[in-house]
Amino acid sequence: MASPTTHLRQLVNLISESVDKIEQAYNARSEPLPSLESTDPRLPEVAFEPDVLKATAALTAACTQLQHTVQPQTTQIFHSASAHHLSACLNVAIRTHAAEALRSAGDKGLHVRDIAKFSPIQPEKLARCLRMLASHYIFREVAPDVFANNRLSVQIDTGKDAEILRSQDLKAVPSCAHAPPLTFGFSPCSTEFQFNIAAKLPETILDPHTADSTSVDNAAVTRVTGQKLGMFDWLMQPEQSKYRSIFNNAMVGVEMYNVPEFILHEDIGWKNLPAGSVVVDVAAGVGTHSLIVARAHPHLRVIVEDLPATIEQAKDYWKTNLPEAVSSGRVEFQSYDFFQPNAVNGAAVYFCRQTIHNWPDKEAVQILKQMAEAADESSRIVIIGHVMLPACREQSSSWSFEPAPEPLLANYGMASRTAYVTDIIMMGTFNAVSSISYPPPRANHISLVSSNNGRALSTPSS
Ligand SMILES: C[S@@+](CC[C@H](N)C(=O)[O-])C[C@H]1O[C@@H](n2cnc3c(N)ncnc32)[C@H](O)[C@@H]1O
Repeated sequence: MASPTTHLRQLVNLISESVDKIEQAYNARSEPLPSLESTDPRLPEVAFEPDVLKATAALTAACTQLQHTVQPQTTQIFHSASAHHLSACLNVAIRTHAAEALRSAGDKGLHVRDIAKFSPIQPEKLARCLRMLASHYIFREVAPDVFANNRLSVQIDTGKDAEILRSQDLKAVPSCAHAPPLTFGFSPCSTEFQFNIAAKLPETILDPHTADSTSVDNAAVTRVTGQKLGMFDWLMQPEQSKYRSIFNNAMVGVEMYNVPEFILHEDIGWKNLPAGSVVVDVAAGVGTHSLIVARAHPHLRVIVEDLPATIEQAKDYWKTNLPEAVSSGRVEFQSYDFFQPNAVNGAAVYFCRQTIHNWPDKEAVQILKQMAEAADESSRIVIIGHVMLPACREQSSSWSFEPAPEPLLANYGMASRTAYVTDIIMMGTFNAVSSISYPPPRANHISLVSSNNGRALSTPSS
């Protein structure tokens, strides 16, 4: 085992090598290097080049590992134990429309008095929340009590006017058709609904009545909703249309965790499918991903399948975002319960993204079986989700992931946080497991596509 000094130096070297690689790639594309002060919400294409993604993952993992190694452990554990306060402050920023209020102020920012006027909050309390966020690199405090947007805070800007948001008080429920900037979608869901579910998770998995349960109606979410219903049965109730919109927008928003257009990866083989081939998006949500496929490959037909209430939102989403496909009939919408036989047999592709992880294994296998039964000899089933890798070097799965360089955790630690957070969200919300490591039932061609940290797209070796 390397000495502590060597470890520290190895981490520093990894940081330095990663910065070199990132700098070279950005310079080669004449792109300015990332800056915390930038308020451009988009990332340049170079950020998604495989070498840059890998260097960014190594950099992130090395920086956090170095910090956790050196900073006093009492401080570190206090910070981990109180992480929910950061989420609470982010929720305050969202509900006070702070990012929108600051949009036109530019670098000089606004005094907190002028930010606070879009909600009933007291300026002093808002200043404390924004300062907490600014100390975590979300917003900038450019002078005492004067805040400006930055690289992170623009991600919670809906693009709407703060004055309008104040009068509507509808920020959390933008319609799916007029989807907010992709990046916004997940934050309200995470800082409110998921926040409450997380608070109920420990008591749920320690309660002898629910500890051994794998049933959706025993998940922690039921202690938040007060109804013994699985999350989707609860969401589909007419009186939950507000949360259904929040949820569907969150699904649009999780796109931000992917490499853009990840779904178009050439290994999936969209362009080689014959003209008129049918692609079924099973449990599509509003069909964010099949829409990207339909837009890039006009020779394909798409069938969007989901529960009835979501299908109605999907129609609006497509009418707004790809009207040509709707008017030409290239996209069809079908209400469908994926525990029942699929009405579309022999489609070229059945794809199912971030959905299998919503269900305990028994139900997950039923969903996969229905797809396999609808498929014919030439169909292909594409499942997209996170692959959960152990943090140690010894790997138990058949997935061929290259481990992170020593002395990093093999799974890149904090750089892979999205996958592990998603797993815990699945536990609390669905009593499910965010993993596609179990073998699916027999079907002709099954691809399991990993969306881990955007680093890899691979299929298991078996
Ligand atoms: C986590 S979302 C994923 C949505 C979409 N695939 C995506 O990647 O954005 C899971 C979807 O499963 C749908 N769903 C839940 N139960 C279903 C059922 N029994 N039959 C069909 N769809 C269902 C939900 O309405 C929701 O849209």
